[in-house]
Amino acid sequence: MVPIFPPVELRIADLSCTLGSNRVLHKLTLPSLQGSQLVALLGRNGSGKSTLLRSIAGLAPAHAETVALNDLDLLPLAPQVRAEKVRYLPQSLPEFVHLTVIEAILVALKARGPIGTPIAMQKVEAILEDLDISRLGSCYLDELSGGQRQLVGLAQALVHEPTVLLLDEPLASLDLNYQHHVMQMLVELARTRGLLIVIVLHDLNIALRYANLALLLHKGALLASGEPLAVITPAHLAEAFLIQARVERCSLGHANVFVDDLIHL
Ligand SMILES: Nc1ncnc2c1ncn2[C@@H]1O[C@H](COP(=O)(O)OP(=O)(O)OP(=O)(O)O)[C@@H](O)[C@H]1O
Repeated sequence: MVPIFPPVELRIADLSCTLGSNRVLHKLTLPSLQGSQLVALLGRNGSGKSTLLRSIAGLAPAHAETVALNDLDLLPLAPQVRAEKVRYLPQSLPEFVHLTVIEAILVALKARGPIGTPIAMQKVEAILEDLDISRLGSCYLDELSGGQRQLVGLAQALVHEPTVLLLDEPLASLDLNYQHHVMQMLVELARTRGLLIVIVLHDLNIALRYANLALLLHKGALLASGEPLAVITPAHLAEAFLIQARVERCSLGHANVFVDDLIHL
């Protein structure tokens, strides 16, 4: 049975962001994004994906007509208040922190407000188990691999129990097993907690397999949005990625992208 949650809707309209002399995003309007959805944010390097997520989280100097979560206007909120609703997990996490994994997640949890240690420990253990990293609990962060640190960063974001989770390439350093494990866990989290998850992905096959909705950015503008199969098409791949590609189903029915050649302009 699918649980029932209060509706979650994130609305973004006319969002622009200029960094230095680069006009990175210009009057970007997204379709309404809903709770329980896993939204894949796609596009070439430099197309503006991180800037969009950072703008939604209030971490980039964006101007917008609307950045709203349900009836709540996020634009005037102080960064800390906004971060409790909309949690951004950056692409790279700090390396030189001499805390154990459990301590680091406890710190993140206690930053939300007072919580008794036994309940806090239960929450930390549950998150570690969900992510299949319980064995790392007593390891120090500065002794972990890049992928293991990424999983701990994800755990730190999850303990905040945000309404919207913005994940910037969380699979980048993960092996194939963990990539699918994390995606299955995110799908389940979105479904069982009514979370809206927006995730930057470079692996289009992962997007085809797990996302409910895809947003394809190109040069700071939205080239396409909709069901992944309607967005990840040969025509869009040619325009956005300059590749000649096919999208075909394997014998198990999963859609996959096959790149035949590069397009040289
Ligand atoms: N601090 C900055 N000052 C000036 N330009 C910037 C700054 N940060 C990013 N940019 C530019 O903004 C554009 C978009 O960057 P962004 O990091 O949002 O892209 P992206 O799609 O996330 O790329 P990637 O897939 O490589 O992570 C790029 O052209 C980048 O050079």
